Amino acid sequence: MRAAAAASTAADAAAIATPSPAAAAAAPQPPLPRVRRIVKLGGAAVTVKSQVETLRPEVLRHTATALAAAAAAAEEGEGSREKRGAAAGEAGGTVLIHGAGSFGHHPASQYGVARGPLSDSRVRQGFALTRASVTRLNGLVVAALVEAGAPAVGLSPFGIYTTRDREVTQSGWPAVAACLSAGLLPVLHGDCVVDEGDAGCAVLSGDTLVRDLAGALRPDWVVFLTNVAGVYDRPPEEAGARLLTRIAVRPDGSWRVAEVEGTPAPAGGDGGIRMTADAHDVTGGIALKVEEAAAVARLGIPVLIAQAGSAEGAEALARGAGVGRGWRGTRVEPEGPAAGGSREGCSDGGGWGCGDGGEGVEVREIGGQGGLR
Ligand SMILES: Nc1ncnc2c1ncn2[C@@H]1O[C@H](COP(=O)(O)OP(=O)(O)OP(=O)(O)O)[C@@H](O)[C@H]1O
Ligand SMILES: C=C(C)CCOP(=O)(O)O
Repeated sequence: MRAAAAASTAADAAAIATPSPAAAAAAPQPPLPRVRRIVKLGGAAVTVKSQVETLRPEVLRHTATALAAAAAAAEEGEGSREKRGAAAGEAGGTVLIHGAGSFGHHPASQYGVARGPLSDSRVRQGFALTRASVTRLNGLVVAALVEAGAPAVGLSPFGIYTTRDREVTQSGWPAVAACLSAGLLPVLHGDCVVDEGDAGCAVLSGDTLVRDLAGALRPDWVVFLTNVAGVYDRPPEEAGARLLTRIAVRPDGSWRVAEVEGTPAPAGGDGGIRMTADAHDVTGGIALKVEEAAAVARLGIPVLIAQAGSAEGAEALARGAGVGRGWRGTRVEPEGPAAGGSREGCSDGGGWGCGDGGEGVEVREIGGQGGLR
């Protein structure tokens, strides 16, 4: 499905960077550490997206506390150290990526950083301003995690990622893996990077970084936290908006609505999903998130989209697909036997079907939706 992002952002949204399958293959191959969760903390959740560089400190504090606790929690069914319970200060195989929100989208939009070219001095100035802004937010996020007891370290995509014509040509996953192997919790962010094509620069969304890192590191689960409970059938502020509680991803990467507000979706009832993006958003808003979530789920990795600062968000961080029956958010899962049937991987709380209900629902074909790619 392609969503109708706000017209003012369509050009920027089309110009953002995407992962390339070749990128991970070309990178050096350090041993892969165990990765439990990759988390995207949305800029819309942690900042007031419409007000320049305005933080939501309470959401940041809540998320940092929940994430530090989840990272430090005992890992049932693993080695003896984990059975005793890991201590505060453990990274727990956790990678955090935060979005830019009102730290980054405003200068990137104002100076045309997503389109380039970097040879234009005004774009260069915007590139530098955007990086200054996103790294300020990164400092605040890292500080909140350290305060909460997590061994968090900031890691900017600029310098470890490159793109060509906005496709990732060099992935930064080896640097992320090295942090994890050292017992640290890497904190990346949406960023602008050097592009080897004509534009000279590209905006790399945190949502796209999630997809790239999930492909390389194969986490047990992925969580997207944002400022709303999940993906709705229309912008959530509109009257009658209904939460899409399950999205099924077909083997070809296309997706369809499988469940709405906990009820299997009626045949043909999913035709008019509408998504919009903030006027300053240069990466496409919720539509890109769904696209990247579907790409991750297609790999067989469970994806949950939930509200930051909520009990649902904290549960998703801690339990992955093992969230309880009453959990309210959007599950994005591969269609077919892997979606809901198997209890493989339940010992580590990660895979679909490990929860206390809801995962056995047969996903009904309701057809008709186009693919994302
Ligand atoms: N159909 C929809 N379902 C859910 N959210 C939607 C929909 N249409 C528009 N939105 C808006 O999308 C926003 C979330 O997407 P957005 O990309 O801004 O989140 P984010 O990842 O938290 O932010 P950032 O991109 O800055 O990291 C919400 O504020 C919501 O109002
Ligand atoms: C605006 C910049 C530089 C990054 C955007 O990242 P996102 O908020 O995760 O989409």
